[in-house]
Amino acid sequence: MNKRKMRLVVKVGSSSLAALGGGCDPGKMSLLVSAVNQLRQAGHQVVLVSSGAVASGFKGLGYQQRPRTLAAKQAAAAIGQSLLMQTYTQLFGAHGITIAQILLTRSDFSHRGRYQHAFQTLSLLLEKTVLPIINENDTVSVEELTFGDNDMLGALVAGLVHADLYLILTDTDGLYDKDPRTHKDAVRIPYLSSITEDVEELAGGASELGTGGMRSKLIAAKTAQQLGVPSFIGHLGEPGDLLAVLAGQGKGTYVDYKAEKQKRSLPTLPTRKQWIAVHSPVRGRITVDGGAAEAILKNRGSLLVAGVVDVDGSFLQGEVIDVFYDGSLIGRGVSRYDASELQLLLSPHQDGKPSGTVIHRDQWTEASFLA
Ligand SMILES: Nc1ncnc2c1ncn2[C@@H]1O[C@H](COP(=O)(O)OP(=O)(O)O)[C@@H](O)[C@H]1O
Ligand SMILES: N[C@@H](CCC(=O)OP(=O)(O)O)C(=O)O
Repeated sequence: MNKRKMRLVVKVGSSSLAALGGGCDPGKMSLLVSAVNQLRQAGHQVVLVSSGAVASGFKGLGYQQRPRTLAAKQAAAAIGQSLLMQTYTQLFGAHGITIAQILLTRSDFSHRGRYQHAFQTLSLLLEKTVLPIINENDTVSVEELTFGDNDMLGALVAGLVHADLYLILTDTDGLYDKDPRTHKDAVRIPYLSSITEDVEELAGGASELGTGGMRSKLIAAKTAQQLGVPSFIGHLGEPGDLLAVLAGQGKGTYVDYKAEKQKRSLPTLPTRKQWIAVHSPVRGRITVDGGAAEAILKNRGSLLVAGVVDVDGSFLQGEVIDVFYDGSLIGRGVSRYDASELQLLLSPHQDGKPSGTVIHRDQWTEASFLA
């Protein structure tokens, strides 16, 4: 049995929280609450990423089924989110657990200041043993509702809090070689070392209540892995199932997680580097020569102005730029110069070799980590 105290992000989909005809399903939610309580009792820290706002709220708008228009989904989410939190408050309260609601959008991750605030808030809540419950801020997020991004939101949160494991709970016990709803002979895939394009091809569409289907879970697991977090995709049938997952006995699909090793193959990327790798808006690009590429890739140095051979875009000091060598992207980092300043330094009229650092090593992330 795995004894290590872990930090876990648990993402639960609409199908695992709402009744088929809409509204919260207290039975399904009680099961989740008991399972999370068991994890906490065993000493693990948990962040819950919960969908279900639209599915819980559409009945309140007078709809018989999940609405299709964006405005109706957003209005349904506004109703359902408060119902969800009311139910969670009661159910977790019965176990003496204080909960906190956090609503995020994708753009909160690309804004460095907001990203840092989210990190600080989550860190303090966890330190105080509060259970953070995160959902998209549906009223203002368009893409999330269209692309089923809560799976991705959970992956980004898992990276942000440096989770040891990302658990994606759904109505199906893992990835099958074809959609098990439509193929009786589908076979479950218990372990994947990585998510390749062939693996993505296996996944089909969403359930009646859900959004992204298995495909969005695989893409999310791939991003989590990039950030250094292994994943599990499966179904919650009994309260003890989540503890079984940690011990490597979960019924589902593990991605890059070996319980007996009790560790991931990659360390999580530092928060600052995650922001550069996955969330930052890229404002321009520079091309460097062989010496500069070797300095930053092999010798763990910084990137100096002297190695820059070309500048593209109109980025400002402090903005993120891509770095190319020999036609290939080698990494991304925060520029210490405006593009116009760099252009000037590289001009042939410049006396002597320019000096100075364009990208400091601490503000740099290699291409293998980029989304
Ligand atoms: N290859 C596959 N393996 C497993 N499930 C699949 C596969 N292809 C499609 N699915 C479907 O994905 C659905 C889960 O996705 P979704 O409805 O978005 O869930 P949630 O609401 O839990 O996020 C399942 O109901 C399942 O039928
Ligand atoms: N924010 C939306 C999430 C939509 C979504 O991603 O749903 P799911 O596929 O069930 O995880 C909601 O709460 O309904």
